[in-house]
Amino acid sequence: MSSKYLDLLAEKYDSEEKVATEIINLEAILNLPKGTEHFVSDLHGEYQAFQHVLRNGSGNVKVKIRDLFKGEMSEEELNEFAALVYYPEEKLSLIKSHFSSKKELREWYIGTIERLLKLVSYASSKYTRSKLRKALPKQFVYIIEELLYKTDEFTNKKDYYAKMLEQIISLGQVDKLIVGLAYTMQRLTVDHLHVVGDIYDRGPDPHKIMDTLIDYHSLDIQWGNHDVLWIGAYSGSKVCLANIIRICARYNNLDIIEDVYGINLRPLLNLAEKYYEDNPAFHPKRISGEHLTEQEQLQITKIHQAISIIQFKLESPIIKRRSCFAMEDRLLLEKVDYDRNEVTIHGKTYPLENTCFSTIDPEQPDRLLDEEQQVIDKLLFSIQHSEKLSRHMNFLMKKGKLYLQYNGNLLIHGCIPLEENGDMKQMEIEGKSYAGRELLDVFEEYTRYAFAHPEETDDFATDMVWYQWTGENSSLFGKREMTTFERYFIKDKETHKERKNPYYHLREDEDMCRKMLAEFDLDPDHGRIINGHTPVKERDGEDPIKANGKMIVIDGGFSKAYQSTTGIAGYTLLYNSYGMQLVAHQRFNSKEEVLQNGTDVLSIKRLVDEELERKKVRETNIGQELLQEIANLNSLRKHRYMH
Ligand SMILES: O=P(O)(O)OC[C@H]1O[C@](O)(COP(=O)(O)O)[C@@H](O)[C@@H]1O
Ligand SMILES: [Mn+2]
Repeated sequence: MSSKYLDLLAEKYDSEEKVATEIINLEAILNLPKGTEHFVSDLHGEYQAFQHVLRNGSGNVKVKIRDLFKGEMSEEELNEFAALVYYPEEKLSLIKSHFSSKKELREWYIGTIERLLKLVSYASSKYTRSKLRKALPKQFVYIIEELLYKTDEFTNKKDYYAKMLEQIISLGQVDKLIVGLAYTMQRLTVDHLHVVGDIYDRGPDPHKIMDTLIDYHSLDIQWGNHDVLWIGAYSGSKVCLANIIRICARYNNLDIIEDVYGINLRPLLNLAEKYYEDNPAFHPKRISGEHLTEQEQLQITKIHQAISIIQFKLESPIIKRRSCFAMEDRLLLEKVDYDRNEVTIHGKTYPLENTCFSTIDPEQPDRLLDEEQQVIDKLLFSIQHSEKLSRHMNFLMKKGKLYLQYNGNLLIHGCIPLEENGDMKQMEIEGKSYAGRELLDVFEEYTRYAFAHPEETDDFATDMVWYQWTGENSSLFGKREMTTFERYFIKDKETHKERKNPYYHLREDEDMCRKMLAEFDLDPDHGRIINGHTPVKERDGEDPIKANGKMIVIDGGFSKAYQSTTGIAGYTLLYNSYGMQLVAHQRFNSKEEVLQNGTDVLSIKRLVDEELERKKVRETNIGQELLQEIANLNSLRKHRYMH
C-alpha cells in the first residue's frame, strides 16, 4: 500500500487504540447475519402499491409482529397494529378519534409505545447499535435508546422510565415518537432495496416513486427499457421524447408531463387541434375507471395522434443513418400506399384503419411539417430544463446501471440477447462486434455518454439509447420489433405479435443460466439470475422460478394495466440470512382499505432456497469491502504503530 494512502488513513486513525477499535468493530460486523435484501421490479408508476410493499417489507413486518405478539393479541389487534406500523400518521388519527376519555388514550399510548419498542428491538437484533442509531428518528435518539436498553431487573429505574413516558405524553411529543418508531421499524425490516427496472410509464405516479427512492436509505437500480426511454428523452433524443409523451397520452397521464415536470403542452395541443379528429384507436386507456369528460377525451385523443405521427416520422432518419441497427423493416411510413390505404409488411399487404395521416406527404412521408419540428424542439427544450426531471434523471444515472452483480446474483431487467442455439448474440457497432456482457457494457457506455452530452441530439450515442428501447439486440427490449404502428392501424392481430428473443425460452434451461452467470463472472453453483420485464402469467400456470431455481422472474405486474394478464399484483423477492423467498402479492386496492379494515394484501411466500448455515456479512459484497478495510488497517498498524 502506498505510504500516501497510509498517511491519509493515519489522519483518521491517529493512535494504535483507534486502529484496534476499528478492526474489532469491523470484525464483529463481518460475523453478523447478512442484512435483508428486497427486490422489486416493473413498478410502472404504481406508487401506492409500491409504497405498500415497501412499508410492509413484502410481508416481513407482519411476520415479525406475529412472532412477537401472537400469544397476547387477537388477529384483529395484530392487523390494527400492523396498519399502525405501515401508515402511522393516518392510523394514529383514526385510532385517536375512537377514544372517549383521556385516560383510555393514555393507556393506549403507553401500551403501544412498549410494543413498538419491543418490535424495534427485535428487528434490530441482527444489526449493530450504530446501525440502529442511524435508523432512529433524530430528535428522539437519546430517549429511545434509554427506553430500549432499559433492563427490567433493576426496578429502581422503573419510575424513571414511567416518568419519561409521561413527560413525552404531556409535552405533546408522543405522536411524533410513535410515527418515528414505526418508520424505524420499516427501515430495519429491509437493509437494501434492488429495483430491477421499469419505474416509469403506464401508471400515474412514477415521480412519487422516484422521490421515495431518493430518500431511501440504501438501494440500487437496474434500468428498465421504460427508464432508459426517459433517460433518452432527457439526453436529447427527440424520438424517445415523442415516445414518452405518446405513452402518457395513451394512459391518460399527460399531467405527469405538464403538471409534475412542468412541460408546456400548449404548442402540441394547438397542432393536434389543427390536424386531428376523434379516432377510436387513440382513445386513452382508462384503467381505474377515472372519469373523463367527452371534451377531455377528445383532446387527449388528438394529442395522442399528433405525437404518434411525430414519433413515426422521427424514427425514419435514424434507421436510415444507422445501418448497424438493421431496422429497415421498420420504415413503415414508406411502405404505406396512401391512395389505397394499405401497408405491405414482410411481403404481405394489409388494409389500414383508423389512420390519421393528414400531416404526411406521401412523397416524403418522414418529413416533419415546420409546425411539428417546432413543437418537438420546444418540447425538448423544456424537458431538458425541467428542474425536477433533472433531479430524477440524475438519480437514475447515479444509482442505476444496466445490470448488477450483487452477493453472487445477476440482476437484470430484460435479457442477455441470445441466438437460438444458445450462443450470445453478436451485434456490430462502429465496426466492432460485441456480445454478452461486453455488448451490455457498450450499451451502458453510450447511455452515459449521451446523458453527459444532452446538447448532441443526433449523434450515435443518443441514437443508441433509442435503440435500447426498441432494437432487436437490446438487452432491455428483448424482442424482434416493436409493433406500435401495427397495433394502432392494422386489424389483423397476427401483425401485433412481438417475437421474443430466444433468451425467453432458453432461460428455462439450467445449463443456459449457468453459462450466463459465468459470462458475468459469477459462480454458477451459487448464483441466480433475477429478471423483471416480462409479466409472469401466474393465471396460466407460469412459474416465476425457472431453470431449477437459477432464474427468478419477479415481474408479476404492479401495473394495473397488466393485472388481467398476470392474475396477481406482483412478485417481490426477499433474501435474508436464511435464504431466498418469493412473495406473490394479491391485488392492492387502496391504502384506505388497509387503514379501515386492517386487512393486509394477501401475500403468499414461497421458499426459493434455504441456506444450510445462516449467511453472514462476511460472505456478501459489503463483507468483501470490510475485509479490504481491515487489511488496510492492519497494514497501518504494522507500518506506523508497531515499533
Ligand atoms: O401495452 P402497451 O402500453 O401498448 O405497451 C406495449 C409495448 O410495451 C412493451 O411491452 C414494452 O413494455 P414492457 O417493458 O413493460 O414490456 C413493448 O414491447 C410493447 O410494444
Ligand atoms: Mn420492461
